Amino acid sequence: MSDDRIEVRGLTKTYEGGDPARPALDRVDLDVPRRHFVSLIGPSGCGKSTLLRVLAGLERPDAGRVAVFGSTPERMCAAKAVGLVPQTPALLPWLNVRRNVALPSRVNRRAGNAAGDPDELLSMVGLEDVARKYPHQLSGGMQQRVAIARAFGIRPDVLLMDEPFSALDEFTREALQLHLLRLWEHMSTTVVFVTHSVREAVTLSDEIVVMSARPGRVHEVLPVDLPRPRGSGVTADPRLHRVEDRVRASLQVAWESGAAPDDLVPL
Ligand SMILES: Nc1ncnc2c1ncn2[C@@H]1O[C@H](COP(=O)(O)OP(=O)(O)OP(=O)(O)O)[C@@H](O)[C@H]1O
Repeated sequence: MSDDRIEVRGLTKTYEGGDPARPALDRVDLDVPRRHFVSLIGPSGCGKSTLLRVLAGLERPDAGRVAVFGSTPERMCAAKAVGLVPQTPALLPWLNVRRNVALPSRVNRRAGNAAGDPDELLSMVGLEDVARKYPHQLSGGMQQRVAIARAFGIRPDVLLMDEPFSALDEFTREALQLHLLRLWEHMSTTVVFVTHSVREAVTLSDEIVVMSARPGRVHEVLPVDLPRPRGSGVTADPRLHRVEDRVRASLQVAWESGAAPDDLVPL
């Protein structure tokens, strides 16, 4: 077990009542080096969220081994070393923005680890002006920025993000990607990010894990050789388009390999 990476070996998981011949995850191997930004992409039902939940210690695998920097997911979670950002921001409606960001840092304070300054975190996501407002006074995109600032507040070693921008319009989504990149570059957290957007995966990641479904497997891991730091200009970089093309081609093969006969519509 290495303390400089997340290591997944032979991970198999079938949910109760699920078909054992088609596990949600089937012998998945994965390496995420410390401080890398890795995205999981693949057809619906290929097990992306299940993999995140296993890494978060919320689901137990049937077989295989998972080590997060040399420890178990459960121990990492108990040590407040893992943060999880869901699709919809779960902010407390009775607390203002600043208190929402500050709360987990106080409640989940990690031994020997200074919590992030809520004002600094808010300014990194461009929300210093709304610190005293309440969640219902913010747009969906602003609420998700608060949730991301809050997640970085406990300074987790690993941040697991499950389609955090999927409910947002494209413009807001791109702005949030840049805010996320800024926070990640500043905090050097290891991020595992689930998305359905090829552009988003390429913009953010060091590596993209393409998964296939029925059963859920790692189809291919593609490196993203774009320089960092990445700003708004990254979308004009021709290298980005080349990586996008590679990811799309890989997804096509992954989709075809996992498609049920009913999914294949004759042209
Ligand atoms: N709690 C559960 N109980 C039973 N089956 C489940 C449960 N959660 C997920 N599954 C099944 O496990 C498989 C993988 O689901 P999972 O949500 O991990 O996929 P996903 O890749 O995240 O999908 P999506 O892209 O649609 O969010 C699917 O077949 C799903 O129906």
